[in-house]
Amino acid sequence: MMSRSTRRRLWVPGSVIVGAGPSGLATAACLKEKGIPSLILERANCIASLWQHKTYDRLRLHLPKNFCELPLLPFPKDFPTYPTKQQFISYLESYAKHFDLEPAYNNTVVSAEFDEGCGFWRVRTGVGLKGDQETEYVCQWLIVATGENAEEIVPEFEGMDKFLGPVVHTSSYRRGDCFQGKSVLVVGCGNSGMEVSLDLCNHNACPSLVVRDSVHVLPQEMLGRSTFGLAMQLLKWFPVRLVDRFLLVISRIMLGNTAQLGLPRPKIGPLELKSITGKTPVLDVGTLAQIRTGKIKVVRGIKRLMRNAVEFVDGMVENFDAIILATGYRSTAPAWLKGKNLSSEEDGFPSKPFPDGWKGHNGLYAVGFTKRGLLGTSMDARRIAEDIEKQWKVRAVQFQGLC
Ligand SMILES: Cc1cc2nc3c(=O)[nH]c(=O)nc-3n(C[C@H](O)[C@H](O)[C@H](O)COP(=O)(O)OP(=O)(O)OC[C@H]3O[C@@H](n4cnc5c(N)ncnc54)[C@H](O)[C@@H]3O)c2cc1C
Ligand SMILES: NC(=O)C1=CN([C@@H]2O[C@H](COP(=O)(O)OP(=O)(O)OC[C@H]3O[C@@H](n4cnc5c(N)ncnc54)[C@H](OP(=O)(O)O)[C@@H]3O)[C@@H](O)[C@H]2O)C=CC1
Ligand SMILES: O=C(O)C(=O)Cc1c[nH]c2ccccc12
Repeated sequence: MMSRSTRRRLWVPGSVIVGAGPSGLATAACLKEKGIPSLILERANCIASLWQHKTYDRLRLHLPKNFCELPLLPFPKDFPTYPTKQQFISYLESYAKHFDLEPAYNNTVVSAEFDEGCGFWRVRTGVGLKGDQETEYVCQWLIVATGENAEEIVPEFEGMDKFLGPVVHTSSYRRGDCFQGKSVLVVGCGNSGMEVSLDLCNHNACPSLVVRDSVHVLPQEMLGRSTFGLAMQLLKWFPVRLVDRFLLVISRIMLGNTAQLGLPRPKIGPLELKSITGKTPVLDVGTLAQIRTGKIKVVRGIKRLMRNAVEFVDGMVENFDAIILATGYRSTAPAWLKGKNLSSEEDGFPSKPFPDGWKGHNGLYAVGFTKRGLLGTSMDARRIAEDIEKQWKVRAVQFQGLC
């Protein structure tokens, strides 16, 4: 271990932001607009590493662009309603450039702790890939922007070590060309599992999709509008259960009975379930049609893996060449954020319900942990900057008083 004496200590005026994804960039921009400096620490070597390094090629935003733009800078006018991954990344790059944001890359935060003695945060980074020096940053405000998708969830299955083919998470999947003609088991039926199954199908692979329980599939658009936009509009006037009932009636007319395809719906409606558990409904971009044609097969939960086959809970056994885990992600903040400043739970999500989760204790903030995608990010970023501005102004007055 590196001795304490070799660790640099740096004072950061303003705030330290951990993570240079959309949430970290949006908050830094909102602060900058108010004249408040910040330092962004990013473990990867680029901004938006989730989008640049961990997503498949065919990805597009699945909500219309007006729900996904960050504060203060709209998307370019010529972007389509559902921008591609590349367009979204280029928007984020120009966003960083516009606000002159220069994150400190290859800096993984390994611990952050509030020092009661001095009243500041101590934020430590580990030794970087290039053997960079360990550093302790000392600051008044700490903004956690490491995301809900910081780490892949990789489930354990009986016999996992026996399966001979590749087993990869969707974060490593780019496109289906290398799976042409192969039988591929996609585990998990969230938006990733659904879209990767469709991509495999389009590359002439034979995907099977594991649906172990239930899932809400909604059309991406209904009545000539985006389902999400329509839902947001209706929620202004009607209670969530009524809006859910409406969405389910239209979905039934447009998609038929999904349970007959092996995709039973949860008892709770899609928007209510999203707000209680964070589970995002699937917005169908063509997968259902391929399930209907039989090109994508729906299978039950996994019982165990064998050398080149999988046994399912209903007793069926089938051969597979590869397995893709579309089993989602988790936050890693609980591993490095010491104390119970933000959440009382182990999942690292704010304990205060939406929309109040952005503010913790002792100058701690969280952005992008609303389970409401980029819309939640924008709301958090604005609120955090307004809150810090108030304290910043008080400090400026105190400073003037001293002079
Ligand atoms: C495939 C996919 C598609 C999506 N599509 C949409 C969509 O269409 N619309 C929508 O609203 N949402 C979508 N989302 C949700 C997604 O969470 C947001 O789009 C967005 O990326 C969240 O931004 P973020 O900055 O909070 O987190 P991230 O984008 O995950 O950024 C967090 C950053 O923090 C860094 N980091 C993590 N830990 C540390 C550490 N210890 N030290 C330093 N840096 C660290 C990471 O490297 C990363 O760069 C999608 C998610 C996925 C996985
Ligand atoms: N185009 C877009 O904009 C896209 C957006 N996204 C977003 O990215 C985020 C992450 O999505 P995603 O990667 O799909 O993750 P999710 O967490 O949404 O879905 C994970 C899925 O894996 C299943 N699962 C987990 N463990 C197991 C297991 N052991 N056996 C069988 N099934 C299992 C879950 O089932 P269960 O429900 O039973 O737990 C669930 O269906 C979401 O917010 C999503 O909306 C993702 C892809 C595309
Ligand atoms: O893509 C995501 O994961 C999102 O969280 C976006 C989102 C927020 N609320 C929703 C409700 C229905 C579908 C998508 C979302």
